[in-house]
Amino acid sequence: MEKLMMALDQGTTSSRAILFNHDGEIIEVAQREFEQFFPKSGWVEHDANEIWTSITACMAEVLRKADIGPAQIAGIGITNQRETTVVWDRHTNKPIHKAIVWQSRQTTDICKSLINQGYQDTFRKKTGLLMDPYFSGTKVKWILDNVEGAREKADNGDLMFGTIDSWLIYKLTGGEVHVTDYSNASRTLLFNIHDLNWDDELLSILDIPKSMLPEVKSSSEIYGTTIDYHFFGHNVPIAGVAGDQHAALFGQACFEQGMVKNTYGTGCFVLMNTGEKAVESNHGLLTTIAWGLDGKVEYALEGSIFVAGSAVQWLRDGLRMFTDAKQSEEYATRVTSSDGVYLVPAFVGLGTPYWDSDVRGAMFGLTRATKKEHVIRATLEALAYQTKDVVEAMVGDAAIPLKSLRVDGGAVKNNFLMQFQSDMLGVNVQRPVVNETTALGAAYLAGLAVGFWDSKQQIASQWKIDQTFAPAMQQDERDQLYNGWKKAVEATRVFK
Ligand SMILES: Nc1ncnc2c1ncn2[C@@H]1O[C@H](COP(=O)(O)OP(=O)(O)O)[C@@H](O)[C@H]1O
Ligand SMILES: O=P(O)(O)OC[C@H](O)CO
Repeated sequence: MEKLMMALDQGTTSSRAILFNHDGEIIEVAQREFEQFFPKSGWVEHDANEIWTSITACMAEVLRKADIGPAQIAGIGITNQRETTVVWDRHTNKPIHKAIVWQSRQTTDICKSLINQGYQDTFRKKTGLLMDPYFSGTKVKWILDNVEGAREKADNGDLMFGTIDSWLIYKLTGGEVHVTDYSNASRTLLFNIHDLNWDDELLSILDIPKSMLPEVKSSSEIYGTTIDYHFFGHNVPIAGVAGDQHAALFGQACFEQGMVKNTYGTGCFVLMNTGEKAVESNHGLLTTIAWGLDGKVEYALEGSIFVAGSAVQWLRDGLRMFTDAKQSEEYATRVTSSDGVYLVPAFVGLGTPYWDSDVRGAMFGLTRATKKEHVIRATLEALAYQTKDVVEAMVGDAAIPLKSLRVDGGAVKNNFLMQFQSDMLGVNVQRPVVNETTALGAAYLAGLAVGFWDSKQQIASQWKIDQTFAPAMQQDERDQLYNGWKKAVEATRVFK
């Protein structure tokens, strides 16, 4: 009976369970979408219970589709949308509020007040992050300040906080285990990424009791086992955890210092492995823990682009320019250039390197000759320009030149985008055979802990290229196009 690893990939819009074999190949996938709640402008929430039931449904479905029993699962790896915050009652095991999602801007005022009180630098130095509503810390504070009775319960030690990984492990183990891993902890704004502890000073500034916090563990070890009734009578080890972008870096086998991956999904997340060195950024990048493994942590520099594939969705659903995201390639290649059109998709502000949450999207260079094809092409090009902005910042901070870019995520099927990305960066863009690198990374981390795989070297040898895109653009054309983008971003930022 061939054993398999199961990865649970709990993302922003859907949950997935994926089975992998020894060669790191996908055997079967099950996926469930769940509801997005937008209670006020800029707020985004999820129902943590619905997330939990979507995951259990996927676990059952993937076994059924693969026609295998739970005894064939050697271990479970979990990877998750990061920063999204759940607070639950330790006695009832029920969330006391909806999960506040990473995209949600509902703690903008808390962040502004902390910046005004001069705390920005304290948080940045200790956590590697910026004072932005994106991260978990101010979301926890918001729940304690706004949910009736929450503060008192928290002070009495009755509440628990977790990112989605913690919540799922807690549920899968029947409330036995309250843990997270270094990568997820490093996104909370509460964790000191240098001394690897929850930070008392930061907790006190945000007024969050330490008793709420999960224990922080490595990204690859056995945290507990599933209880019988959540896994069809089997106690399967939960053996790997990492935030989704960190798991993707691992699944892309970016194990050497200077290796970079970009995931093109709803947003784009570019991560560079910086090894055992926590590189401080001067260009608006985040310093984050890549993973904890083999008794040590490794760090990464991260650039977060909030709108990428969702701009393509906007063309599809908002402007109704096509019915399927993949048609964007066909339209973009019907013209030979975007003819001077630039789209700056700052629909929810701009992330790295600008961190400008008040700016909104804009389009430039329109003429009477502008066609839908130009707009579509300009939108795809914007994904590549935003990535170039991040990569330039990264190379500057890490003082390591970019050798190549490993890519994954839904939009990398778009060959036009991949070629333009390579042209813009002037390096090879490498698309691997297995595009589900996030789930694969979680499976690898769990598989290392249960002996399913032996080493990072073995994992690296399993990484295979589907297609390499080599730069074919002259430097002066590259410069001219990119300068136009820079001007468009500058002009967009003036208009707010
Ligand atoms: N062929 C394509 N060209 C451009 N964008 C695409 C294409 N296929 C999918 N996308 C975009 O990729 C995104 C989906 O990717 P996915 O990795 O599943 O995202 P997430 O994990 O963030 O939900 C969508 O925003 C969609 O618009
Ligand atoms: O769920 P995704 O793939 O959109 O990723 C979300 C990120 O982890 C947010 O930081």
